[in-house]
Amino acid sequence: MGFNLSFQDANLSDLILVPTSLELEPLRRQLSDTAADSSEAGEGIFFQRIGFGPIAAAARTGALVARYRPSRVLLLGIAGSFDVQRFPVGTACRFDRVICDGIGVGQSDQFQSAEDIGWKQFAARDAMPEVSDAIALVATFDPRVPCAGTLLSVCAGSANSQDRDARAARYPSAVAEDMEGFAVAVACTLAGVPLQIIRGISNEVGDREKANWRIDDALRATAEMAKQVLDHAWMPTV
Ligand SMILES: O=C(O)c1cccc(C(=O)CC[C@H]2O[C@@H](n3cnc4c(=O)[nH]cnc43)[C@H](O)[C@@H]2O)c1
Repeated sequence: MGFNLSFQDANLSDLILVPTSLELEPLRRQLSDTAADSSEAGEGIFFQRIGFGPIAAAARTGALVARYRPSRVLLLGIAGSFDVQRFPVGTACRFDRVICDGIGVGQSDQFQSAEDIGWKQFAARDAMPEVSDAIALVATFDPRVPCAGTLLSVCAGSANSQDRDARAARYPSAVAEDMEGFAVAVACTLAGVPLQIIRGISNEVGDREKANWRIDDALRATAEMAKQVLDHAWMPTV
């Protein structure tokens, strides 16, 4: 009787997660020379959609990682920049840390995070790792793909410059804002899977004028950066 490894049981090498179809289709096209299609089993890299916002992203990432057991996960997509002089619209950023807004008590400048009020988001016990308000990402040194710094994940994107300035003041280390990064990092931390995040800068945080957004350029830059990152081993920072 032959041994038949189904796709469901396959151990994948690289799993590429992308929030929405709007982002996934161009990224898949641009990375297609290095990527296997998600309908194929075996070695290679596979794309999966994880949905819009942190709830869908956490649930879907947890399920995908449990099912496919990838060696490493790469989250790709778009994000807003807090500082368009340093991180311009149309470029891409890799991050070495992800934090989140909105898990704790209170609103705006009254907000206190889980840790501020004495809670872990997930407390370590036995072999299970801790999840606190900040999660370190794989930040393998690569002079061609420097880390931009901290990504801030939110449930609702900043709607105007007041929202942007308030968030920038509360999270001065944040260079960009997305909606899924922290959720994916929680799922990968709990599963013990290395994660990198690359986001193309599609807009300035707080700018809802779609005519100013450069999603195509942001995704092109993301694909270029993703190729570099996928080409190399992910080593712990010394
Ligand atoms: O305002 C709208 O009508 C609108 C229409 C389409 C998309 C949006 C988004 O805000 C996209 C959110 C989506 O993309 C990521 N993203 C991109 N820029 C930002 C941002 O400045 N702040 C937060 N998230 C952003 C995010 O990860 C979502 O997946 C709005």
